[in-house]
Amino acid sequence: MKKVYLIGFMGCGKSAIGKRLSFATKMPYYDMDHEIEKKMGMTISEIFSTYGEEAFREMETEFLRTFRNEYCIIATGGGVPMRKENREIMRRTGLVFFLNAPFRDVWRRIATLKKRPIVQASTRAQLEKLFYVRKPLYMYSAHFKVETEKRSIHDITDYIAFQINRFKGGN
Ligand SMILES: Nc1ncnc2c1ncn2[C@@H]1O[C@H](COP(=O)(O)OP(=O)(O)O)[C@@H](O)[C@H]1O
Ligand SMILES: O=C(O)C1=C[C@@H](OP(=O)(O)O)[C@@H](O)[C@H](O)C1
Ligand SMILES: [Mg+2]
Repeated sequence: MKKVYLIGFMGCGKSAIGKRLSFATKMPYYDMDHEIEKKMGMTISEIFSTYGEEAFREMETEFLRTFRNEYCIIATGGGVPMRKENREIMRRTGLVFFLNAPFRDVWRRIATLKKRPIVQASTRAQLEKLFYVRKPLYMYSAHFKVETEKRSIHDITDYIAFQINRFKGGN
């Protein structure tokens, strides 16, 4: 086990939990969106509007293919598990945790923020549909499904840290 990947729909808490998990486990933390923004010198929204979604998806796969080989925590973007190659890379190179949250929770968290181009371009109904299209692929990609409903970020972080330490100990 080298890497820990957090996957799940926009707003399920990947970035917030990844950051805290890094303190709890003393593993370095990377946010894929942030790494891609840094490399491109543009925000995710600018990348979408300049190059289109498909080019952004290619950048995500390129990140997974080439990112350095070290023990670390990676908060993925919500669309990453949609590609077979991405799923294979994550499962081969790390432990994959799916943060499961009900649609109403993620909607409440993402509806008003402007930084997610897919949210900006979609209605609530369209996002809900996307949520249910993606869910089986999150399930399929994950080694662990983590229930987040009615749980604090602190609680969820503790649970994942516990699972990581179990694996570290055993490998
Ligand atoms: N379990 C939770 N309880 C309360 N707030 C949460 C929880 N998970 C995430 N949040 C909040 O929801 C917002 C979106 O979380 P974020 O980590 O950016 O999601 P993601 O990276 O999965 O899109 C953040 O403000 C975060 O603090
Ligand atoms: O679900 C998606 O397709 C996306 C999720 C975003 O990341 P978060 O899941 O961290 O919001 C970001 O990668 C981009 O806006 C596209
Ligand atoms: Mg995020």
